[in-house]
Amino acid sequence: MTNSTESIVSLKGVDFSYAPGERNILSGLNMEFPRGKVIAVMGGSGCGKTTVLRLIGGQVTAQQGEVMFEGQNVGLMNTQQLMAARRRMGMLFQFGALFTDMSVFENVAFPLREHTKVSETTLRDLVLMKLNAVGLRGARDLMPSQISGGMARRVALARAIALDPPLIMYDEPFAGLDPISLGITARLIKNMNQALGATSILVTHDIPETFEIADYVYFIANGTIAAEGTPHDLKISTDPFVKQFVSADPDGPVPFHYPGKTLAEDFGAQS
Ligand SMILES: Nc1ncnc2c1ncn2[C@@H]1O[C@H](COP(=O)(O)OP(=O)(O)OP(=O)(O)O)[C@@H](O)[C@H]1O
Repeated sequence: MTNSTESIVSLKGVDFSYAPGERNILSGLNMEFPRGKVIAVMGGSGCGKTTVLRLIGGQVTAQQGEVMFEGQNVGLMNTQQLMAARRRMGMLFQFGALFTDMSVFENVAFPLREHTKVSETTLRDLVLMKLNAVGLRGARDLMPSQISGGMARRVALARAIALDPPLIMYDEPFAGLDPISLGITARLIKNMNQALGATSILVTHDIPETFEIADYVYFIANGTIAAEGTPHDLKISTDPFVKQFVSADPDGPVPFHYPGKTLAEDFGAQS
């Protein structure tokens, strides 16, 4: 995807490894996240999808290249700038845990109490508006132990958008959800993005739901972009890598077997 001036986030020539001298998790990675879009980051387990979110959030820093957020280099921000930038990023991490000792209402109120000085009346209105957006205004007084996993995910979403962030990052938002909750969550992510005029980055393995709501998809393999395009482009792609991913096929360029001895060596006839 091009047009970096329209992007809220862009990665340019990013090299990253978790420890000096270790293999690069990401090498020469270029990605654009245009404003207003839902962009999915997909790829095999351990390919570095979550690491991309950590680079954007400034939890880790690239050894080479630039990670830009709203025109500023995240890797060069001081602590104060980073804190300010993070307030503009809603993050919903894997199994986005709620505070178990707080009601649904207080969970959503938490970031507002932490980062703003709004009056209790305004706070109440803001929280109820966010809960209304995820269909859970009526559940405000329940405790996390009293709601289902799908509802908890929606509360976590309401909390992630409490400060109206222009960027929302989701790490495996569908993990562990039943098919109905999964469909509801997917539609909610799309609708939220539109209602807030935000940009959403989605790290996920769920092809059907993601292709339903994403405007653009990146596939990462071997530390770089192996394929990219709109869901439509990718569905009709003849690239063996894309076809293997889209059809969840165990046979293809991404091997099912971890490299090791051949079958014959392990089970072969012994003399
Ligand atoms: N804190 C860390 N220190 C060292 N290595 C790490 C660390 N976090 C992740 N890794 C390694 O970096 C690689 C990329 O991890 P990452 O979590 O970004 O992958 P992923 O694509 O999100 O995986 P999954 O889909 O399984 O969640 C993996 O090989 C992982 O083992």
